[in-house]
Formats: sequence, C-alpha cells, structure tokens
Amino acid sequence: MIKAPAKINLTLDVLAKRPDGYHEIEMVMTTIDLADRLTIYPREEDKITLDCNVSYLPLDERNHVYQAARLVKERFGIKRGVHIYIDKQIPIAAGLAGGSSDAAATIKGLNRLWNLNMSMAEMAELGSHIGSDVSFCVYGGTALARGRGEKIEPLPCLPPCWVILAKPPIGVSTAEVYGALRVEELKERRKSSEMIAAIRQGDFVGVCRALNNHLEAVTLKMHPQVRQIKERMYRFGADGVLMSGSGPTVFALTEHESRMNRVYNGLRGFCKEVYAVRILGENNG
Ligand SMILES: C[C@@](CO)(OP(=O)(O)O)[C@H](O)COP(=O)(O)OP(=O)(O)OC[C@H]1O[C@@H](n2ccc(N)nc2=O)[C@H](O)[C@@H]1O
Ligand SMILES: Nc1ncnc2c1ncn2[C@@H]1O[C@H](COP(=O)(O)OP(=O)(O)O)[C@@H](O)[C@H]1O
Repeated sequence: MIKAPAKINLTLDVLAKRPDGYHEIEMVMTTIDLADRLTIYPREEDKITLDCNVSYLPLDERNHVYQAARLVKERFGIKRGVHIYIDKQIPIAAGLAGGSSDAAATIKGLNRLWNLNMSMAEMAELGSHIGSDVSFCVYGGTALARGRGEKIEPLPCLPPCWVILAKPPIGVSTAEVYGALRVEELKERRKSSEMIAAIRQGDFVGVCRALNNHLEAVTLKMHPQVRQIKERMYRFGADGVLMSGSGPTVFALTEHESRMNRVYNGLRGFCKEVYAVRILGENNG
C-alpha cells in the first residue's frame, strides 16, 4: 500500500502569463496527513486496470493513475501489466492535488515494483508530463515550486501546527480559474520569499503572515461561499487562513490543539466536508 497525501499551498504567486498558455508561478507547498491509498497488484497480461472505492472517478485513460502507469511502461518498454486499487479519501477538484498525488504515488510504486532505479528527480520529471503539481507530489514534504510548478526546491519542515480544511460542495476547474486571472491587475504582493524565510526560522506567526494566493480573488468572485468559510475560520480563532490552489478548499492554521478544536467545531454544521490534520514531515528529496 502506498500513501498519496494531499497538499496545501502556503503561497501561490503568479509572475506572468506564458506564451504556451501556462502561468509562471512561485509557490510554497506542503503535504498534509489527508491521503489516498493505492495498492498495486502485478499482472502478467500487458494491461492497466483500475478500481476505486468511489463511483465518481473515471477508471480509464482519463484517470491520472492510468496515465502515470502508461507513461512508466512506455518509458521503460515494460510488457507486463498492473491492477491498481485507489482508496479515495482526498476530495476531488478541490485544490488539494489528489489526482496529482495519486499519479506521483503510482510512479513511485512502479519504480519499486519493476526495479527501475529512477531517482527522485527522474520521477519528478516523468510526472511533470501528467500535470504541473505531480513533480511536487513526488518529493512531498515542504518545497518551493517554480516554472509552471515542475521545478522543485525542497525546504525544511513547517513549524508544528494543525491544519483545518473546509471544502464547500462545489468543484473548481483549475484551467478556468487561471483563465479568468488578469496578471497585470494583481494587487497582492508576492510572498514566497517571506514564507521561505519564516519556515527557515521556524516562525509560525511569520508563516501565517506570509500566506498568499493570487488565485484566491478569482475563485472568491465565482463562489462567494468560499469567503464565508474564510470569515468563519477567523471568527473561531484561526491563526492564518487561505484558499488552497485554485480552490475551493480553504484551510486554517492553528498552533494549539484547543484552537484547532474551536475552528473544527465552528465549521462543522456550516460545511459538510471538514477535516483537522497535521502537516507531514520532511520531504524525501
Ligand atoms: C493551482 C495549482 C496550485 O498548486 O493546483 P490545484 O488547484 O490544481 O490543486 C496548480 O498550479 C495546478 O496544477 P495542475 O492541477 O497539475 O495543473 P495542470 O493539469 O498542469 O494544468 C491545468 C490547467 O491550468 C492552467 N495552468 C496550470 C499551471 C500553471 N502554472 N499555469 C496555468 O495556467 C493551464 O490552463 C492548464 O491547462
Ligand atoms: N486519481 C484521480 N483522483 C482525482 N481526480 C482525478 C484522478 N484522475 C483524474 N482526475 C480528474 O482530475 C480532475 C482534478 O482532480 P484533483 O487532482 O482532485 O483536483 P485539483 O487539481 O483541484 O487538486 C478531476 O476533474 C478528476 O476527474
């Protein structure tokens, strides 16, 4: 069994729109203890098959797990197959990179199963062909991602804290959110350098102060309930609050367990999907 953890964006600074349609970004991300679980079964027949505990995911070539397995097979000319069971726990289209993390876990799992001896950097490069967030998910832990998200620089672990996540019952398309962004109109300044400094100093208050997501205003405009969740988290005592990725999931950080409980209980009843988890440890880089 391989764990595929979700990520949150502590920063997402958009620098420019690129001619290839992607955006040049800088983001500090960290993995959290909310994870899908993948089980890989080898099969002699040269075929990739998937199964899953939920009915709303495609089990064919549209699934990132299928794409990852096909890519590894093609890259190494492997003529054997696999059956992969996905135990889905991460909400989908939520800004938590569930699909990207599943793809990264598949690459890592097949690297081991077929003794391919790929390094972290090689697996991250392979993953970048599936999606911009897959490279980060290969490393996990805390890291700075640049380029369109595929250039990874590992960072030290965050100071210990709690993460409370609330996901409103809407799915958000990443492409749509980036598409609606006007880079020249961005008002919030970039904060990734400030975030990195706070992490290096183990400064939790500094981490909360440096939270920034340039996509937040776009998604807030499309889905006003995201703002209501943010306000409620602050009201119940969160130390820092931000939307993750393209949303709509919002997370709160708290240093103390008692505050975590207040925020968690304050959000339940208001929002159906609420989680309280820890940050995961060091990355594997
Ligand atoms: C916003 C972020 C932040 O971590 O995550 P999510 O909200 O999806 O979790 C990422 O940048 C998303 O990464 P990922 O979901 O892998 O995106 P991709 O599949 O590569 O791209 C989907 C679409 O988003 C847009 N896109 C993505 C990355 C980027 N740097 N600039 C872009 O403009 C492009 O229109 C692209 O066609
Ligand atoms: N294994 C997978 N898990 C989740 N979503 C997947 C997977 N494979 C393909 N997808 C598709 O990818 C899209 C975004 O998935 P996800 O990674 O959960 O969101 P986000 O990019 O917001 O973090 C969804 O529309 C979903 O159908």
